[in-house]
Amino acid sequence: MALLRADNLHFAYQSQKPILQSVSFSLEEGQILSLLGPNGSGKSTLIKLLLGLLEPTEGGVFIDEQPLINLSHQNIARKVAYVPQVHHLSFAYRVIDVVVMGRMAQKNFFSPYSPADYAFAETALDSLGILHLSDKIYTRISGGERQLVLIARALTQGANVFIMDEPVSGLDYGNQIRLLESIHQLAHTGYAFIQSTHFPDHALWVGGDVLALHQGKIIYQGIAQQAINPKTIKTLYNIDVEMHHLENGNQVCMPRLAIH
Ligand SMILES: Nc1ncnc2c1ncn2[C@@H]1O[C@H](COP(=O)(O)OP(=O)(O)OP(=O)(O)O)[C@@H](O)[C@H]1O
Repeated sequence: MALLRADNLHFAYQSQKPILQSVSFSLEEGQILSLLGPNGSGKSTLIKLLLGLLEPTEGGVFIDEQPLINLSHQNIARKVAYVPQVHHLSFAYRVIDVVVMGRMAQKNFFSPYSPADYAFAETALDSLGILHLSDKIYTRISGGERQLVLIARALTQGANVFIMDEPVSGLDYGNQIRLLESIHQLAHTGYAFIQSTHFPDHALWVGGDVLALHQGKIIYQGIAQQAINPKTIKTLYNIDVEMHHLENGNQVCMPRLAIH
């Protein structure tokens, strides 16, 4: 059974031109789906539809085969977690206090966090190898560490589908790679991911599938190793690339630079 399914989604803001047309896909346990597409192709809009923040003009989103429109925000949060880009909280919370906020999805609004909630938060931090940050102040840790803390908060939420809008943006090269590795490892334990990205190589590195959007329509859908090819990249970004096959079986996408 699909954890998350989009069925023939169409969307337009107010009465404007269509932004998304006939978008369908399903996301299974352990699957990573990378959304690729140029600026304005509809990636963020699709993410908002998947989170129930916008309603499709046609078609529907299903979580565990239940229509999303029939679910409360809390019930959606128990299944699907949105991991925002690294942001700055105004208050100097400890990392553990940021992570335990994920338990809100499982509680009545006014009940305080219990020792069991804190245990959930510690387990999530531990699974990402950042338990040592527990007592640090969130605003004083690095961007890469903050992004991992936000993933830990999503784990604490109890969701098994994570949706991330350009998760590596703002991270340095090392933290980008470490974050992609964390996504890859969590997918191996059964979590499913949707990430939008501006980097075709990132879709290749995490593996899984690609959904390529161009002017609101899917132009290619399939496994990353096949989806990312010179033709798709040319259609999406009007850039010529060549694919290089590495000895370990991986591929990299190299632009044909006009400078030498
Ligand atoms: N609130 C809004 N009202 C009207 N039009 C909008 C609104 N938000 C986005 N759009 C338009 O919808 C289209 C798709 O935008 P969207 O943000 O989904 O694209 P995107 O692929 O996420 O872009 P980017 O890569 O630049 O973040 C764009 O033409 C954009 O101008």
